[in-house]
Amino acid sequence: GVKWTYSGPEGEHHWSKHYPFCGGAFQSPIDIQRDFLQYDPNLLPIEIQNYNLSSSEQLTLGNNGHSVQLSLPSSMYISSLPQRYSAAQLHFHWGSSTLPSGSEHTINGKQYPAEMHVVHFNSDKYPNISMAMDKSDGLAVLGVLMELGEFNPAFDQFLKYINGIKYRDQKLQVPAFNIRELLPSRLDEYYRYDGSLTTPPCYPSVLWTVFRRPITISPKQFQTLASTVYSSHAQESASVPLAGNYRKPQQMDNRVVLVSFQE
Ligand SMILES: NS(=O)(=O)c1c(F)c(F)c(S(=O)(=O)CCO)c(N[C@H]2CCCc3ccccc32)c1F
Ligand SMILES: [Zn+2]
Repeated sequence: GVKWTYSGPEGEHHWSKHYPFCGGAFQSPIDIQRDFLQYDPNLLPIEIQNYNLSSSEQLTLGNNGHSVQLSLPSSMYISSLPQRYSAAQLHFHWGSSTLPSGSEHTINGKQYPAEMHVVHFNSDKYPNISMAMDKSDGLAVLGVLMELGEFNPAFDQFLKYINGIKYRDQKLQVPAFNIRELLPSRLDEYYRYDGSLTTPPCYPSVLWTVFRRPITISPKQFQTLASTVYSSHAQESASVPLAGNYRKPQQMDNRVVLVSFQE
């Protein structure tokens, strides 16, 4: 597809020139504001299956120039939605080492240092994510806000290999681990709304679940994530740091944010 970035002449305000959905409705991320929340007692706790991967399995850790991503087996899935949503990959959005503020979703205007997305596709209806990603019931993404605090051992299970994917299109195999440990303790408290991919092509195909509770990573872990990877290829003379890879909050367009908990 056409090149896009998070700043400059190919930045988010220009995406809609080549990716029309980016200028459309039902876009993500959003600012989750307490005044627009609607409690929904029918929102079931998120139930996931087979997230506890065996270390004998391997996952592909990659730098795709827009994010650091970890491939996930489709044996992992969300079982609490009307149809099965199987895992495809997880990736991150973060700020920079000088400005540790880079989450995509914000809560009452508060932006967190980083955010993790676990991307799933509707495997009951579609054979793979490519066929699912432009369908209104195609994707379900779990969003986890990330705060600076305690060291996160699960996060380190792949962070310790990040020097091997410093440059765009570099990838390597890492031992799998329990992906459940990357999620917050409470999977019953979350925000829910209909939105989109937060990168081009911005298809409005995502059922968003943003957990109420952030996870923590240590300042050093954040620094490693924010200062190790580049969006440029290894052989390019000008190295472009990969940082600030977050889209700004989008218009609500009469959407309601459902919430599974009461204050
Ligand atoms: N924030 S977000 O909307 O969740 C989100 C990203 F921000 C993001 F950068 C990616 S990407 O890393 O693939 C780079 C550009 O698409 C994705 N990819 C998804 C959707 C697109 C197709 C595809 C194919 C296989 C696996 C994952 C995906 C993404 F869904
Ligand atoms: Zn994302």
